[in-house]
Amino acid sequence: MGIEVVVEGLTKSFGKQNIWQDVSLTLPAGEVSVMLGPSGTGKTVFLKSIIGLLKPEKGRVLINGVDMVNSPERDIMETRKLFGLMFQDGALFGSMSLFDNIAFPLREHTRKKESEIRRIVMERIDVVGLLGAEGKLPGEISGGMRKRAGLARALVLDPQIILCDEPDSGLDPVRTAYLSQLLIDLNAQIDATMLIVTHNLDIAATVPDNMGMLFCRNLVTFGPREVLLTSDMPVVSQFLAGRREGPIGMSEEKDAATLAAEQTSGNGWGHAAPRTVVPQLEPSPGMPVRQAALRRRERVVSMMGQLPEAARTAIMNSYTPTLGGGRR
Ligand SMILES: Nc1ncnc2c1ncn2[C@@H]1O[C@H](COP(=O)(O)OP(=O)(O)OP(=O)(O)O)[C@@H](O)[C@H]1O
Repeated sequence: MGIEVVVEGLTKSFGKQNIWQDVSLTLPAGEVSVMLGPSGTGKTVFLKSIIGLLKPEKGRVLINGVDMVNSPERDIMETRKLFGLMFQDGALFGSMSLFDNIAFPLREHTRKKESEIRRIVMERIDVVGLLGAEGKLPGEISGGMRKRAGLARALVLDPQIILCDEPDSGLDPVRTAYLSQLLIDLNAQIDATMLIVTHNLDIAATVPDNMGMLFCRNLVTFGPREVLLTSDMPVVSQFLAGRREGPIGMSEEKDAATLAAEQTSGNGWGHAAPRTVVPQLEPSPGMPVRQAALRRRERVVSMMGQLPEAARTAIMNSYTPTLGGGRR
């Protein structure tokens, strides 16, 4: 099973530029979480801080008792082996075949024999649906295939925590739908803790167990998906509706005068109609039962009393087959 990631009071700045402050959240073991946020709010910086590549000046990131911010570098390096990373562009080596790209972490970080490496690589290539393409160079395949190759590479070291940075960037809506299903199937198969950074509202609405949003140097919210999906906070409603009206501007924050004008004009933020929470994706037929969904159900039901009413209703509907169509 994946490992819980506990983030406590994390603050990161570059020089005088504060990126975010006092971010606290827990990624529940084995569950899928999504972090949303307008461009430039520091989502990638957050991923890099979790894995210890960037050093926040305050706070802790606890994984199996190791603090990825303050522990000795040797412990951080060791804990990093638990991670699988999928970067925005697939980050593949252009001169290597897909097979060699995917085999790279095994050749670099293990002493496995070539026959064992071949077995693992071909297994992962099969999981992401790339059988037959293993001999191709990254330049000879589509962007969607490159993403899947990046995901296969993230999986070869049997990660217990997977971080995906905008896995959908550059994909068409159909490929994005396939990718969403792949992420859920993968979670059912390997039960790893997953954190996905994305702007894609379809992925956000259908894939995660939990969702959060960064805006204006703060974590606006983090919790069960239904909390964000039913939230009436202006910044959340605006982001989910993809509207211009609201606190998010072209350069992230609007100036006070524009905000005030919007709120008093006919273009005011108003109250959006209550959103319908679409059911979360289920694993494809033939996949194992997603253990994280079972654990998550117990966890969320135990915290119902602390959740807003709209989120409670959405959760109850999703767990009542006749009402919400949920099957778990
Ligand atoms: N190594 C660095 N040194 C200085 N500033 C940095 C560094 N890395 C990121 N930043 C700054 O941190 C801010 C947040 O960047 P980040 O890439 O995390 O945003 P993001 O939310 O992932 O954006 P997008 O959705 O557009 O990918 C940006 O202003 C960026 O310029």
